[in-house]
Amino acid sequence: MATLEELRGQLDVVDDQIVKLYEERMKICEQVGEYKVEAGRKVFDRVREKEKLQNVASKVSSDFDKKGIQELYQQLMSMSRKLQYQQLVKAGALGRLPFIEIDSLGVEKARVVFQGMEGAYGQAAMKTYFGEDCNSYSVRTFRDAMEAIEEGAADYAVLPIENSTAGAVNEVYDLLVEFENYIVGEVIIPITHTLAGLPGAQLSELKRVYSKAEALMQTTRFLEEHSDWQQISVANTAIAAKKILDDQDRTQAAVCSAYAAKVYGLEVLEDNINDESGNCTRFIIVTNQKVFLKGAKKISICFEVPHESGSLYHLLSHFIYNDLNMSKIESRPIEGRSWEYRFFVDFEGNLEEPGVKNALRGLREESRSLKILGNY
Ligand SMILES: C=C(O[C@@H]1C=C(C(=O)O)C=C[C@H]1O)C(=O)O
Repeated sequence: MATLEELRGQLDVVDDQIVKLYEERMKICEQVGEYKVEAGRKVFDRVREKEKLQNVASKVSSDFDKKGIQELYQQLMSMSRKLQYQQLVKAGALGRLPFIEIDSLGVEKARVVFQGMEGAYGQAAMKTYFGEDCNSYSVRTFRDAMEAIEEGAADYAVLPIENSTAGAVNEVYDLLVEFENYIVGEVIIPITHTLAGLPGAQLSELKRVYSKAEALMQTTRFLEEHSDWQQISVANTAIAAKKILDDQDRTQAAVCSAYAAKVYGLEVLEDNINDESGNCTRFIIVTNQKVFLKGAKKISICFEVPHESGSLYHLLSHFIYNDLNMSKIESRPIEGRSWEYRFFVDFEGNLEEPGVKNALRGLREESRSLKILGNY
């Protein structure tokens, strides 16, 4: 029997041949890339790759090897595509209308819309980003805010996208796909909920609490101590506070900010009732222009993946290969297509960087409906 050393010697000989052949294959792929740049052809040819996988599998005998050679070829062809995307990007073949780099958002003259009403957390986020005295107005729903931007009634909308305790604001994710609006900024603000009631109201007399569904979720622990209270969800925390004022019913209270309580003349019956201290919400700034600020360092995109095993894995390989750091991934069901999903990915980078361009080129070809939601 051969010694381990001898066997390793044999492997080295075979590997030298594989490495040489790999280089040879990639050189041919480079020529294919040149042809595609010239001819304006897409890099990814799904049919050709499928045939190739069947063909190589038919040339080995055991099932184990069939699976192995297919995995190997998937990787080889994936590297081949990545090389070709680089060639296309170098040749400036980016496709689609580009985003335009700008120096500033011109926030001084901007008209800004937020969802909710006076006292809403969205208003606090807006003031943090655009300043205390910005020219603003409010609308009832997230959709109304998106429409205002699309129509040009407002220059920017401020919308919540994610809370550190309750997670994603699903509706806003879906609206980002539906509307041709883009993210140009973000702001994170602390969310400290209080329980607010009519002046002089006692905890012991309460029967109902009103708030936004997310706020009720973020204060579950406190509310569970009062399980006899009926929880009613309304569009936002400021609406809840206003309702308490309007109804003049001492058995009702709202989960809202201390700011909203003050705006509507309520008394804080219990301060800071969050389950988690450090609860905060990330708001995005949205506009209808395809622009990004100079020096922007985060990109949000979304795409659909074909319903095949390994498809998400292969799409994410574009981030790894181009050294891009993914900071978030989220999925949402696709309307009308049960059990199929759209993925939302945030990653660090600027649209001007070559690695970002390469990755986007690959994702555009290999996923369905890639949309760049913004660079900010
Ligand atoms: C090399 C090509 O480009 C891509 C890579 C392939 C490969 O490496 O074999 C096959 C099909 C294409 O998706 C080609 O079109 O032939």
